Amino acid sequence: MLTIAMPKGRIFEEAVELLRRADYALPPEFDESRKLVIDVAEEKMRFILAKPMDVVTYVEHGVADLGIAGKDVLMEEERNVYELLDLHISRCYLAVAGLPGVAMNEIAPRVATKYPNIASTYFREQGEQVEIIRLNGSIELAPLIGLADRIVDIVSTGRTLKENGLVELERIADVTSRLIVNPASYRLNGEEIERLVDRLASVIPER
Ligand SMILES: Nc1ncnc2c1ncn2[C@@H]1O[C@H](COP(=O)(O)OP(=O)(O)OP(=O)(O)O)[C@@H](O)[C@H]1O
Ligand SMILES: O=P(O)(O)OC[C@H]1O[C@H](OP(=O)(O)OP(=O)(O)O)[C@H](O)[C@@H]1O
Repeated sequence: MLTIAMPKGRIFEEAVELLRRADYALPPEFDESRKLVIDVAEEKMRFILAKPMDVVTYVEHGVADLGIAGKDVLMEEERNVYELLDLHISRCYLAVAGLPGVAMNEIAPRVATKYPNIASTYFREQGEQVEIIRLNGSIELAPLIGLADRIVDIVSTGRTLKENGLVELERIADVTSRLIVNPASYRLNGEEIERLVDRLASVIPER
């Protein structure tokens, strides 16, 4: 039996669709219930539903064999998990944005983000010393009310930036969701996991 940690939220639907396309018989509970543990006996699989940022934690600790996580989450924290497959779902990218024509404050430049490690590495590599301000959401608000000069955040359609009068300044990295595995579980259940990887790989959307 394999345990898979699924991210609740926007990746979930696409991940469920991908699994179904790979012929995994996922019951209607995946569409409507609030259950956090769903056993699919006929597939010998158990699914646990976690916050996207927590999926890696469940897999790293081995309580889930596999998980689905955004590349952004994997980049932000170095964790002891292997990345097995790019699922090419939930495509977006990480970018630096700010108000048009507004330069970084020269004395105390501040960057607001949900990704403090990615942001500090990026600005360090650019040779810029900035203060990172960690927020949990609505990152685009920060430059509008003077909390920061720049943000580092996810962009997908660009609508949130546009509707808040912000512009994208630099693109940091492309993001899609990945299948991850606990290293010990991979050693132990390699064949079973490879079968799942093959089935998923055959139905991954166009790159
Ligand atoms: N606008 C977007 N379009 C496409 N994919 C996105 C978008 N925003 C985030 N993602 C991807 O989906 C993942 C999960 O995002 P989601 O918004 O569901 O959860 P979260 O922001 O981590 O958590 P929560 O909003 O529940 O606190 C992100 O880690 C990223 O890989
Ligand atoms: O380019 P867009 O298509 O507009 O998408 C980008 C927005 O989506 C995410 O926010 P989310 O909806 O997860 O809300 P949050 O601010 O609470 O994280 C991200 O943080 C951006 O704000």
